[in-house]
Amino acid sequence: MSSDRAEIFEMGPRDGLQNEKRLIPAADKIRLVDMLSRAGFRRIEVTSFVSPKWVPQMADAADVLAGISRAPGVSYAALTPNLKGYEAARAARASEVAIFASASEGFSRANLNCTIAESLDRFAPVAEAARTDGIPLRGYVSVVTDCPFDGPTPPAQVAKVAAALRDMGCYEISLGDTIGHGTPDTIRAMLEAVLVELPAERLAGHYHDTQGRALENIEASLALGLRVFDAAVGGLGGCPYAPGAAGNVATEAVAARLETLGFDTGLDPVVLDEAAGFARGLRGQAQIF
Ligand SMILES: CC(C)(COP(=O)([O-])OP(=O)([O-])OC[C@H]1O[C@@H](n2cnc3c(N)ncnc32)[C@H](O)[C@@H]1OP(=O)([O-])[O-])[C@@H](O)C(=O)NCCC(=O)NCCSC(=O)C[C@@](C)(O)CC(=O)[O-]
Repeated sequence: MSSDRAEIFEMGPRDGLQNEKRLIPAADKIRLVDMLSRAGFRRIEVTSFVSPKWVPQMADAADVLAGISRAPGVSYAALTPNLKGYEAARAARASEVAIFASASEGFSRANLNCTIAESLDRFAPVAEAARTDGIPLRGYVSVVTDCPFDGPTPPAQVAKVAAALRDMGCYEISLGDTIGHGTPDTIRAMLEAVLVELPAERLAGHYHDTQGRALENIEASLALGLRVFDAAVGGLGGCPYAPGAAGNVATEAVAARLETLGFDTGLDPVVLDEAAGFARGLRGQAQIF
């Protein structure tokens, strides 16, 4: 049994809540982030600075970042699709920012209203500004195995976009199975292509659980050396621009599986449970209204 360390990058407040129909009060989001800080996460994606017309739920991004209690050593992340978003994130003191590209043209158009090449052009000044400001930059590649618009994604295309994000200075690339259609075989084929461009230490798995295979996909990724996985407490979420996408894999399920496999996540299971209950309650309310 291994006693390696594995990290969960908590996505609940952003990826988890962005898709909720009811506008969740900023105070509840702040309470959730504060619980997550107490649970022992080193990195929490708090919000996104995107167009409020596209994702109304994240319109309170600055209020949420202003309201949280920042624990020492915890990085509070925000998504930034363009320079406007980056400048707002910097003003709100996001600890790190993330740019997010797609491996397919169909999803790029749906999520960012532009081609992959145009999105990379928009990210370049964000990357440059982050470098100048000393703000760590993370990158996402979405639809790494399957796209709801274009069908199966060629692994080489994922590797190409991941390499472009690496070249812009992303310290880590998170590989998103946005609609949760990946299988251990398709995840492995995708990772083998990306690993030609980047070492496993610079990759993270971001798997949605639509078909209940996220934990198997994490195990396949562990076997190829990945040690960082994105997950959302309470299994919250889905992407508003990926029809049929269910939530991120639930953090508490990933933590339990990692512990069973002998990996230390550094998380407090009692506080994590409390946060998962609170998160599920937010979703429950969202379904009522
Ligand atoms: C990229 C745009 C803005 C292009 O959207 P657009 O409509 O093409 O852009 P625009 O430049 O024409 O701007 C439209 C309006 O939005 C404003 N605007 C423009 N930018 C910003 C900004 N940063 N912050 C606030 N406002 C902004 C801009 O000022 C303008 O306002 P108006 O003049 O009409 O009043 C839009 O497509 C967008 O916001 N997309 C984000 C969609 C999104 O957040 N999706 C979910 C996150 S990605 C995800 O979940 C996947 C991931 C990361 O988890 C991994 C995985 O699972 O695969």
